[in-house]
Amino acid sequence: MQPAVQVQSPDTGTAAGVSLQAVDLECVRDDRVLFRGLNFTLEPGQILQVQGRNGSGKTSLLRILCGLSPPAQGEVRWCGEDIQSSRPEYFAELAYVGHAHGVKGELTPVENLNLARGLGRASGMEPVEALEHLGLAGYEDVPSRFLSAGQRRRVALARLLILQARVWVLDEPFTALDVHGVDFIESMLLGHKNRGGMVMLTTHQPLRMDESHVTRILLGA
Ligand SMILES: Nc1ncnc2c1ncn2[C@@H]1O[C@H](COP(=O)(O)OP(=O)(O)OP(=O)(O)O)[C@@H](O)[C@H]1O
Repeated sequence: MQPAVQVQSPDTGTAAGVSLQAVDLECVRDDRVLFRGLNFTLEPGQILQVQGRNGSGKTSLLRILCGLSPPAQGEVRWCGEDIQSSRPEYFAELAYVGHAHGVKGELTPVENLNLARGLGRASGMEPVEALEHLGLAGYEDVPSRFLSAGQRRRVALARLLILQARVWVLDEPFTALDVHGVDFIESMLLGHKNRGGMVMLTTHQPLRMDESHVTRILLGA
C-alpha cells in the first residue's frame, strides 16, 4: 500500500455557505424511536464521527443523510436547501461507502470503479492508479468475488480517490482492513479534511488520529 495520496480538491466554488445540515431529524424503525430532534452541521474541513451502541441508529442516520431513506421528521439540507429539492447538486458532491460497500462480485475492481465513475464526477485519477494506492496492484482484473473481504473493502474505498466528491459518508470503513489499511484510510480522511473536504463516518474502532481532528455525535445516549 502506498503512502498518502493527493486527490483533486473538491470544487464547489468557495467554501462559503457550504454545509450539510441535519435539522430536527427523527428516525423511527418498527415503532421504535431511534433518535429525535437531532441537529448538527458538517462543514468543510470537518470529520464527524457518529458513535453509539449496536442498533442505536448510526447506519440509519447515514442513509437518511445520503437521501437513501426518508426521516420520520425533519430534513437534511445541503448548502441550506432541503436535499429533496437539491438532489442533483448534492449527489454530485457525495461519495457513500456503505456497510455492504456495493462492490459487485461479478465485476473486476477496475470495472467496479469505472461503473462508479460513470455515476459520479471523476477526480481525474484512473482506476488502476487508485487500486495501486489501495494496495491492489495485480488484482485489477480479478472478479471481485474472488477477493478477500479486506480487498473488497479496499475496492469500495478506492471510489473515494476516483470521484471528486466533497462529502464522504463512510459506514464502518475500517471493517476487515489490516493495520496498514486502517492507517492509510485515516491518512486519506485527514488529507480530505485538510483540502476542505467533509467526512462523516461510523466506526466501532477507536480512531488513531489526534482527537482534535474529530467532532463526535453520540446516538442513544
Ligand atoms: N429497514 C428497516 N426496517 C426495520 N428496522 C430497521 C431497518 N433498518 C434498521 N432497522 C432497525 O433499526 C435499528 C438500528 O439499526 P442501524 O443499522 O441503524 O444501527 P447501527 O447503530 O448502525 O448498528 P450497528 O452498530 O450494529 O451497525 C436496528 O434495531 C435495526 O433492526
